[in-house]
Formats: sequence, C-alpha cells, structure tokens
Amino acid sequence: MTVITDASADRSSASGPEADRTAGLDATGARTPEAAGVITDARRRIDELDDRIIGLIQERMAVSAVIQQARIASGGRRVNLSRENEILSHYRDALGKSGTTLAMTLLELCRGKI
Ligand SMILES: O=C(O)C(=O)C[C@]1(C(=O)O)C=C[C@@H](O)C=C1
Repeated sequence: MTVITDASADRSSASGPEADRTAGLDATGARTPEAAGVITDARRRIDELDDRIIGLIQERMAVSAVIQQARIASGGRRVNLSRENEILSHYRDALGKSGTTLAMTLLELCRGKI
C-alpha cells in the first residue's frame, strides 16, 4: 500500500491539479492509489444504480398517472390519502424516518403538491 508522506502532503499548500497530484489527492479524496481505485469502482456502481432508480421513479410516475387519470375520469379526486398513508408506512417500515421523507418526495413527484 502506498502511503502519502508528510513531505508530499506539505506540497498541497499549492493549488490546482498538479498540486493535488503531488499531494496524492484526486477527485475521490483518497490518500492512496488503492483507496482511489476502490472508490472509483464503487462510484461507477452507484452511478449505475442511480440511473436504474431514476428509471424506476419515472416508471412509477407513469403508472401513478394512469391511476389518477382513471379516478379523475370516473369523477373521483386526484389524491387518495388512505393509499398514501399505506405507502408512507411501507417506506417507514423499510427505511425508517427518512423513508417517510423519501416516500413524500416520491408522492409529490407522482401527483404534484397538495
Ligand atoms: O394509488 C393511487 O390511488 C394513486 O393515485 C397513486 C398514488 C401514488 O403515486 O402512489 C398517487 C396519488 C394518490 O394520492 C395515492 C397514491
């Protein structure tokens, strides 16, 4: 494992990419090439997961729109609060308090602000 020495870290007082390189810093914030490799690989996986999550959210929005349109066309309301409470509980049970926040954001994306 390569460890960045104090002597090289001291050069980080300069600025710019060259200073970062000589200080052993890169966009990952790692202090060793090994750690930088782990972080770069893991970030690639996160980017792929985020793309899939975004795609799933877009799919959810489309399905939600079908439900809302059917309900409104039948004379009902856009929003169904008892169903929303089920969804909020589902996310809270799975992810905790922040899960509720996430579900609220998803619902807002799907049916707009209420
Ligand atoms: O399940 C419904 O009845 C929907 O309209 C879908 C949905 C949702 O996106 O999950 C959207 C609006 C409602 O207030 C409740 C839930």
